[in-house]
Amino acid sequence: MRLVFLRSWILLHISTRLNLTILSEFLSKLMRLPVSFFDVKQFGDIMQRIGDHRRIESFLTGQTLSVVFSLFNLVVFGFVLAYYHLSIFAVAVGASVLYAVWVILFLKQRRKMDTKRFDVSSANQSQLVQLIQGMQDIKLSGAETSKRWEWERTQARLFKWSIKSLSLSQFQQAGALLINQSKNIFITFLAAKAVVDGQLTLGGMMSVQYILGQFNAPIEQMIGFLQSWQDAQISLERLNEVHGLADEEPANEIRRKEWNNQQDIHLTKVTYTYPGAGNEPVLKNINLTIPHGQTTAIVGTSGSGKTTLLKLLLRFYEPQSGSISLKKQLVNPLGVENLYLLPGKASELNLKYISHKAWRQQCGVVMQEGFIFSDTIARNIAVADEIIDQERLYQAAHLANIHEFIESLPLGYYTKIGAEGNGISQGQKQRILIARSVYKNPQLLLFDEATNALDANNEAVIIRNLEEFFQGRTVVVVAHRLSTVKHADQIVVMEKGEVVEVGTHAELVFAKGKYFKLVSNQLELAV
Ligand SMILES: Nc1ncnc2c1ncn2[C@@H]1O[C@H](COP(=O)(O)OP(=O)(O)OP(=O)(O)O)[C@@H](O)[C@H]1O
Repeated sequence: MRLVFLRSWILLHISTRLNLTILSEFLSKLMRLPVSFFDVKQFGDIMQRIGDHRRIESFLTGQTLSVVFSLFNLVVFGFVLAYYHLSIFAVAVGASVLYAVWVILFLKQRRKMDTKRFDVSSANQSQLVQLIQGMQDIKLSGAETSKRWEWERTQARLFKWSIKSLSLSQFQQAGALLINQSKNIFITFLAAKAVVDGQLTLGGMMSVQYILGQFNAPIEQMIGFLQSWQDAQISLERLNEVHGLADEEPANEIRRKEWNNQQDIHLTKVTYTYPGAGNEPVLKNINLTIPHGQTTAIVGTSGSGKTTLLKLLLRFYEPQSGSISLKKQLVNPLGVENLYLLPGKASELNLKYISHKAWRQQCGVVMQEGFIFSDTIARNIAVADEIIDQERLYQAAHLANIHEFIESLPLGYYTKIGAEGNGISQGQKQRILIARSVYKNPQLLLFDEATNALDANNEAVIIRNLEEFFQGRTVVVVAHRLSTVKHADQIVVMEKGEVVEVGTHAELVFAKGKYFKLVSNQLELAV
């Protein structure tokens, strides 16, 4: 009894450690993968892979130890059986080999079934998450019934898979039973014949029957081990599929962690197409200079590639052709435009030689789909800091014009928001995201429609506050509102993945081109 207690403790320790190691490795790998991985992999797929690791754990903790005992038992009983009667021993061994071969024959089919189960289960998991996350829109569209049916159809597929899997295992079991029972009958016959022939005593025959019973148990266990080994192997392969993917920053490539960040960003002939057959390039041959210490606004119709351009600057994706690099502009007393240290290559640093992590540390970002963690407001602003710098926190909140709102809450900065806390409005969310980007104190700021949910008053205050903060930093804003765009040092107009105009507000209005049209139609002309 005491031994069983001890065994449970040891197993708990081993399995917890194993889980931690496998999962922590997996999570660490996920965090090293490029963002594009998460564009294609569904939530359910990743969750299913994580859940699957339990099979590795159960194999290692449950099976390996007992199979050693089984093997020991098998050898001992084998010897005893051989001692009693050699041909009975030979039949027992022969039948056991046949049994094992029979089971091995099914392994390929089992693997196929498991792959199917994985696909259906991960689709099921993704669907369930979507159902819960999209509940508001399901209700708004009156799609409750159709979504439930969709879910039920997946359940039907799961059921179909379960039936197939059960049939397969029962067919295998029936075969195994046939082999086993035939063996038992044949051995009983052999033993009885040996007794009649005087080769074995009646007591000997009883012993043989008993030993045979004992002989079967370890064989069953070994077969169980084989199947569990296959499950673990499949799960390991699934985890390894992810482990085998290339890291965003391969360990064997040394990337720069420091660089001169007083440089302009140059995009030269940048082309980008989202992966997938038949996709059109989203960015086509972009040539653009984003001057250091100045504000560049990007405008353009919906779907023209503005967000993609920001994502390329953030190195979420790498351009398929062309380059993004840092170049230093010379102090230019003669006023010659675009005078760069030439021959350019010497002073040019392609972003691909800079560490992704180090680069992003220098970027303060507000994306359209910015995420609010289920945590306190303070932790949502200072996401990466274990110890929060209070002064910077207040400063960031002031700049984003959200300090007063936070202070009005009973727990102030320590109020929980996100999924498990208080709901916040879109405008408050955007202001928290702005505060987050400011708290980082970055060199490069990238705002994608960062103020579109704010009222004019709030927006005006924030833009005024930010103007000072922007001094000496490189800023890129994607915006639709004229109020945000007008004062930018440079306005870039995009259309269908191409840069069609670049200039200041006055220049572009004067040119009466695409920008002027956009301003007249979309940007609430207020000139
Ligand atoms: N992950 C993705 N996979 C495939 N195509 C994508 C992906 N993200 C965006 N696209 C496509 O790329 C094009 C440009 O999208 P992008 O988000 O860059 O446009 P945008 O100018 O920022 O638009 P908006 O102003 O509406 O935000 C769109 O046609 C879109 O369908």
